[in-house]
Amino acid sequence: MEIDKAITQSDDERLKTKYKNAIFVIRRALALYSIEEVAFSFNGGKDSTVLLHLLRAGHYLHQKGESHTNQGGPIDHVEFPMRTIYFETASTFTEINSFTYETASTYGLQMDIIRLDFKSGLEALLKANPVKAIFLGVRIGDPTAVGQEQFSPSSPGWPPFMRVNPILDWSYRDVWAFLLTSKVQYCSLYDQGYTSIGSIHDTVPNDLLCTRNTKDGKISFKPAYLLPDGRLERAGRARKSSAPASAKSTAVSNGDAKAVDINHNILFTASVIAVGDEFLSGTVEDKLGASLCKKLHTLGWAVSQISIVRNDIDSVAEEVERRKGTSDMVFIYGAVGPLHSDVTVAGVAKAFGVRTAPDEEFEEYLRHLIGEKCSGDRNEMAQLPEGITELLHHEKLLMPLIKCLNVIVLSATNIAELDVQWNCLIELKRSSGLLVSEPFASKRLMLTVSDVKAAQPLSKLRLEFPDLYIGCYRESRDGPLIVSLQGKDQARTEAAAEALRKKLESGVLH
Ligand SMILES: Cc1cc2nc3c(=O)[nH]c(=O)nc-3n(C[C@H](O)[C@H](O)[C@H](O)COP(=O)(O)O)c2cc1C
Ligand SMILES: Nc1ncnc2c1ncn2[C@@H]1O[C@H](COP(=O)(O)OP(=O)(O)OP(=O)(O)O)[C@@H](O)[C@H]1O
Ligand SMILES: [Mg+2]
Repeated sequence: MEIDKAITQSDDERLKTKYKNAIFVIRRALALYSIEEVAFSFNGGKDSTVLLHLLRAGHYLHQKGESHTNQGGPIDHVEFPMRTIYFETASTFTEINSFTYETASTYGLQMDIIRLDFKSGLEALLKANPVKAIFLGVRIGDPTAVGQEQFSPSSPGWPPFMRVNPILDWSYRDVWAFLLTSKVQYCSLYDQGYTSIGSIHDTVPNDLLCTRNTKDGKISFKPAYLLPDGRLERAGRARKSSAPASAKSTAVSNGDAKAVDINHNILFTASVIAVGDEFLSGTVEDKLGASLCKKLHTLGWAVSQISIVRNDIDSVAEEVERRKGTSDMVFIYGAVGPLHSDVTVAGVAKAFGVRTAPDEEFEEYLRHLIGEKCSGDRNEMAQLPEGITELLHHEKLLMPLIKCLNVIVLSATNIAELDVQWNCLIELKRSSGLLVSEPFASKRLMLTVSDVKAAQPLSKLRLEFPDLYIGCYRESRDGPLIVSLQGKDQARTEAAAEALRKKLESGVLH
């Protein structure tokens, strides 16, 4: 079976693990339901294309397994007899429509074309057929995935069936790793900058893949698999009617409006959370927080919050929950390990509303590091948040770093270890999500005036330069007032410095 061969022979260990787990879910469903009782919801999108090939492989392996036990010999080829449902609407892209029909013909899919809304269509389907379970290409980052598991009954008010989501825990990167490794056809729109496809009314190519030809100035879009940050796959959704593709702002997957400059640099924000009673009692000074702020600032990221919480699952969960929604990225450190006080990973899981479960890949690393004492059930360290965890590997790291959607768990305990982990994250920018943004242009000015005298000119400056961050501090009560101007445009910080000079008496600003 070509898909099974391509993936199992690849050297992408992460992809192999994802594939193995998805096949397990499919085979489990095929053991629970007869082939007449299952259906595959296919719409020509990238996720459902992945699912199609997983189902073909899963069905083949299931049949092969059965034929070994039941008939005593392997079978080389099996048809794919699963009922396939496609909800076709007038607002479907023609490319999606033709790809869906062509794929159905290539793989001999028995397609039911439904021209009703999802709910009515499913009611009609279930009335006419004994369908009990439907396979969907829903992934954890999709808005519709909230609260779903790999097997989730349909919602209250919907006709009764089991939703089976074999690729629920797959990331955007996993989807493309699968499609490219198995070399299967996918809809041509993904080669034209579309990264997630809805209707023709709400979908445009993703701005983050836009490039301008330096010779003729023409704009074009790179293929979807080159999107550096999978969290932004829906940035091309829900914008068509309101703004053109080259608009200055776009939406990220969490629905926030994000500022984007002319070079398509998003202004990223981060939060930093330290976990440790020892920081709160003053026994130990937290040095990592300050270092992280400096590192993030150098990358052009704005740090919106740094907090310290107790070694307590609920304290961690509350803080992560608050920060993950308001920041592009959350960095958390401290309390990582097997001790009773090491609550960070469990707190992150609780913040996302998922349980922790043994992670085979992580366990393998632990086994190499601490030997056979590390067994799945006993080792708390191998229990990671289920369905949302991505392991970030780097040759310089003894253990991969844990990333749960937009939360990165750092295991560093001192600055030297932090430096190593940080450099790895930067090198892994695609998967870590730690993208380099336009650097900040900063200017520090010294004012030898009282705060009272500086207050009015600085207030005026703030109104004239709302795009800059204007901060003031003193290193001593008698010393100068230090004004810090920061923005993404060097010329603007220079102009603000000049404007402030003009507002003050001569000789006051240095
Ligand atoms: C086969 C199938 C089953 C679905 N079951 C449910 C369900 O149980 N509950 C629900 O709220 N939505 C259900 N939906 C609707 C989806 O959650 C979602 O609204 C739809 O896929 C549109 O996604 P989009 O807005 O990203 O295009 C189902 C859709 C399909 C195709
Ligand atoms: N019109 C449809 N007909 C049949 N199934 C659908 C339809 N729309 C959505 N689905 C099901 O819901 C899943 C999730 O849809 P979603 O749009 O998130 O993914 P996709 O279309 O496969 O990929 P993309 O994110 O690139 O659009 C699909 O994989 C498919 O199983
Ligand atoms: Mg889609």
